[in-house]
Amino acid sequence: RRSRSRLPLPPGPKPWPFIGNMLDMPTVRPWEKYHEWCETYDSDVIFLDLPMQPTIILGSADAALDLLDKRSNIYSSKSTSVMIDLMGWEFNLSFMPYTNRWRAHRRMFHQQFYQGIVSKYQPVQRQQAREFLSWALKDPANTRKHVRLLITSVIFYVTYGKKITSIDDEYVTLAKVAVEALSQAVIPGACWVEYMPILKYIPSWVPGTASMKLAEKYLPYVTKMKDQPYSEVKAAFNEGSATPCMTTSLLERNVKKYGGTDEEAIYDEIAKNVTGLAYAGMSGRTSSACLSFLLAMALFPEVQKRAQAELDRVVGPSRLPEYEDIAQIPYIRALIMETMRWMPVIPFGVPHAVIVDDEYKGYHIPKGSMVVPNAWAMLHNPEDYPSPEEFKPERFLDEDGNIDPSVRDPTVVAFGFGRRICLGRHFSDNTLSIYIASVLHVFDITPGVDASGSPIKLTAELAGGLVAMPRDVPCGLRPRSEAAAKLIWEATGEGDSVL
Ligand code: HEM
Repeated sequence: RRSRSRLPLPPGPKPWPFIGNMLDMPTVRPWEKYHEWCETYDSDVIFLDLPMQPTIILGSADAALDLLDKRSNIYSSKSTSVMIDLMGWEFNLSFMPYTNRWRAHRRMFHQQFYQGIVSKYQPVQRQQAREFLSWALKDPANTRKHVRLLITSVIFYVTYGKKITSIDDEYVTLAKVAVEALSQAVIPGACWVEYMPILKYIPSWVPGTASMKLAEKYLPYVTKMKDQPYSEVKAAFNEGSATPCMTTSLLERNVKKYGGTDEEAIYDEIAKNVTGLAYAGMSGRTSSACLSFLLAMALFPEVQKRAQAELDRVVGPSRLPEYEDIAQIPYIRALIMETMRWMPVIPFGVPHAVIVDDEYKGYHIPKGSMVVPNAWAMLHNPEDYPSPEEFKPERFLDEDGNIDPSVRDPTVVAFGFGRRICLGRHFSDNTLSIYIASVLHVFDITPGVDASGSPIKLTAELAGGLVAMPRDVPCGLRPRSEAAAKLIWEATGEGDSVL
């Protein structure tokens, strides 16, 4: 595929005949290689020649905002993906091209998650954060599992009105398994079937068709995760016995607006997709941020001490934090911002696609290019964030201890760009903030000890695909005092009155 423009393509590694840069594509921590290319070619726009899929890497926040935000009229599409379709994830609106189907899904999702409405979910988020405290108090060795249970139980209750109380619940496993495979499959260059769609017609038992086997294995999980909880609530709704929740409000709305028309089935399908995506598709993202926070606290104890001092000052020892308290503590806000920056949950963004030929910085950007914003590089740019490997919430505060608007807010990058910006950011922020404030208020977070009693050595390493997680997570959560432990027990006794 040669460019017909007179302008040069952006620089990048030299392609081979026929296969282009296919062999150059990194699949482990790809964001590091993307950054290395930007340094090698001294450019924040890199071109990769991949069969059927020209690819552009954006290495700076300015370039990403120039294209994906300011030119969002042409940069808001997504490339079609054979793997996403084969795995049954075609209902995931993050990967839908810029079409009316995407618009209808986005509109319905937005109606349930816009900034003005998400406060109605706060009682569930607050209560589940408190449940988390009791799980961590009883069993500090399994923080990773408790975080997964916390995040899944919050969204599952909000979406389907059902309480999940155990990590062994089928719906926790379904969400985890269905998302895991997607995260790996969408790394650019990870699945050759994207560049040679003919591979999808080769049976999966033929050696070399690993991605097809992956798709075959995960399709049933994805389908069940989307269909089963929705069908259960719909059946209860029809019998008049469903607990009010997002699904019932969508069902009511659809019956009222489209009941008896041809559109009823279409909107029923969209409601199923939206609830399935909210429940499973997105839960790993907030979990990742919750885990990074714990790791940062264990590695940077001075930050932990300062945040605890702020909580002691505003909340005091006799109760747990409320949302109103958090709004009064800029240091906690800065700590959340630093969590989103230090270990970006989606390190290479969710790639966009450009729908027409374009020009940027004197380079030709071919129509149809996949555009990958390297969020990790943007959030670790030392010009914006000096000593980027250090966890320093203070970087976001001015001399008076308030949020300094002159420092680039990392959420501008971490939640994506333009017309495709994350729809769950306000909801996720509410989960994260009450969790962070509650954990810090009652626990000292330390790395923990291994079986022989020696302190565990933690490293700040991010691993994974589209959604990345810290490789190490601390397991040394100790109550700060007897009074703190008592607060936890008292708070969890009230659980059933909220859920
Ligand atoms: C820390 C948590 C989260 C992070 C870092 C995050 C980040 C992102 C990013 C980077 C995108 C891609 C935007 C783009 O294409 O430029 C995205 C899209 C999206 N996110 Fe989130 N997200 C988080 C949590 C959530 C949650 C909890 C939900 C829902 C409950 C959610 C719903 C969505 C949806 C529906 C999209 C697709 C938007 C579209 O393509 O139109 N996200 N998110």
